[in-house]
Amino acid sequence: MQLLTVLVLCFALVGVAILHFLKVFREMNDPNGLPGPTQIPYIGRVHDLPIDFMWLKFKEWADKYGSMGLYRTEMLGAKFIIITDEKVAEDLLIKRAKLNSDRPMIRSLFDSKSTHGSMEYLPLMGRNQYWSRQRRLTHAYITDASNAQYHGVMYFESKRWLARLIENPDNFQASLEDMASKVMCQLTWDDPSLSEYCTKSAWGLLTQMSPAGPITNVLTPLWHLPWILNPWKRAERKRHDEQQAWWMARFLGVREKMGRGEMRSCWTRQFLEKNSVKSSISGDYEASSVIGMLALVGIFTVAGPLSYWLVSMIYHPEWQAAVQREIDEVCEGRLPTLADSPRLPILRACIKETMRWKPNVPTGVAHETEADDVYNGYFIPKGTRLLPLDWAFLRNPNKYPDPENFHPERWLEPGWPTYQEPLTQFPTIKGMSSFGWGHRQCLGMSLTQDELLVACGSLAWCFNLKPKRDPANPGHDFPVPLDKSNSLLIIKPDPFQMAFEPRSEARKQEALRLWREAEADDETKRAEFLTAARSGNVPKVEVKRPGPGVPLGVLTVPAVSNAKKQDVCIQVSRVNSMVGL
Ligand code: HEM
Repeated sequence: MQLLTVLVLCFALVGVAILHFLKVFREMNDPNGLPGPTQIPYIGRVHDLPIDFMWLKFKEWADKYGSMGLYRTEMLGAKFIIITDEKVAEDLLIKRAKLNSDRPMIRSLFDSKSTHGSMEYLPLMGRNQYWSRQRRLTHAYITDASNAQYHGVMYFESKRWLARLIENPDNFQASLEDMASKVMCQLTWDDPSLSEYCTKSAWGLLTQMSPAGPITNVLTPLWHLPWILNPWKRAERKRHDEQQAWWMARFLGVREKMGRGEMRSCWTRQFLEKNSVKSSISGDYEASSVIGMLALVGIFTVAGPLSYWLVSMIYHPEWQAAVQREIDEVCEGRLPTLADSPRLPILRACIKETMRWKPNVPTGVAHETEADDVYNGYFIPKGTRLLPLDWAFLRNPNKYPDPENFHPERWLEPGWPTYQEPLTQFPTIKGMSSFGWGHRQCLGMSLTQDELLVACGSLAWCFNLKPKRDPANPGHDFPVPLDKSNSLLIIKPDPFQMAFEPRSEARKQEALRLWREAEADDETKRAEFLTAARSGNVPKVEVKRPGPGVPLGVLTVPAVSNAKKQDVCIQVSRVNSMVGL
């Protein structure tokens, strides 16, 4: 071929490529479409959307392009609509919930949506049969009606936490998460000693599912590298299998204990007693997953606001004093309980304002559209991710004047747009935008509200929360940063130092005494239960066997619906060997 021909061909190819690029550019930046930052063909805005503190960049764009309460952007072909106004979130995620309640796939998890029947992660599932039956079951376990059962667990764990803070205050971040984890392990398996592993496991999943986690969540094509060259997939296989095996070992352990009549009340027992027959849960694998996921989801979600409570109180000693005064007046020296809640509006206002000021799921959780739609004249294609940007909702100056600052009075004084009466009931965190929207709204609102009231109230009763003196720098305190956190889907402040000063020696001794008493009482009750069970004095519970003649410790796993079995689900034989069967 002559040089001239080659040159002409090259020019033609480059010309075609440029024309194609311009065509895609025009389509992506259609002046009649939704506003948003200028999109670059194929990559969208992946080049300038930081993985860290992503919500701040989304908010920056919201201030520029979000005058209608939403704007569009793209990342490596994935279409996003960022919702920045609560009214638009209501329209799209509540009024049009039927269209907009699916979830986007998370690349670095196997079958995160349970499209292929893995049935593992309720909050991440697509809007499918597994999600709907698991949501129904989970809802039944944590509705108000069953709350009465778990209040005792919260009081118990708060007392343990106060004692741990007195004895080892510097370890407060770990003991705070451990408290939240112990509450969930106790409720789920009647065993708070499982908390350490459960927290580790929750952290593993949280990291794996977050854009700031493995790089394969952002550079998704890397996930498809062959197994041998793919460290991300191999690591996830290990994490996933261990987590599932652990959940199943817990589940089977409860069933075996029930068979011996030695299992006290907990959600797993409740399931095996009642729901394994009545609900449409397919078998042990699904049951252990839905119950295990429930335990896991209540750890970092609650630990986040609790950590930020410490920050709020350190920065606002005047509000800390107001909370303490309120508790002292209402409770007359004893620890606050949930029955005191109607008379503790200042405590509730400070908790709610902490969650507004420092939301712990600042980006919100994405929904995905299931069909093409038109909203206010704008076309929204099927498969678009709708991100309800909580950071923007909670910084709306019309609803929250002076949004960057901590103002609990916005919930307590007439004249503020958010003020609501009666103060015996309001403020309440239930229904906050932070808990999401429509059919996917969080199922843990009551549990969170109760746990925060008990834990924050107990802290105020026992301690003055203060900055800590820096011995290396006399006259100075260790800094408590306001804006340093991780960037996972559920965030928490970076490690910092602070002081937990008991309000008096008498209060300190009282807190230690209360814990000793509670611990001894718990040990006695557990021992009495076992003695009664072993002597045949506890009525035996009818335990449904996994199949006729199948021992209670054997696992049943339904057939996985799709050929992608290997990628989707853990193999039964491997599970059985992992749980030692
Ligand atoms: C401050 C604490 C919490 C916050 C901020 C929070 C936030 C959220 C958000 C944003 C969603 C997604 C909503 C949506 O897609 O529109 C969600 C879902 C969910 N939350 Fe929470 N949550 C908290 C505590 C809890 C607790 C303590 C539990 C249970 C023990 C829980 C259980 C769930 C479940 C099961 C879902 C999945 C619902 C579904 O996909 O249908 N959450 N939560």
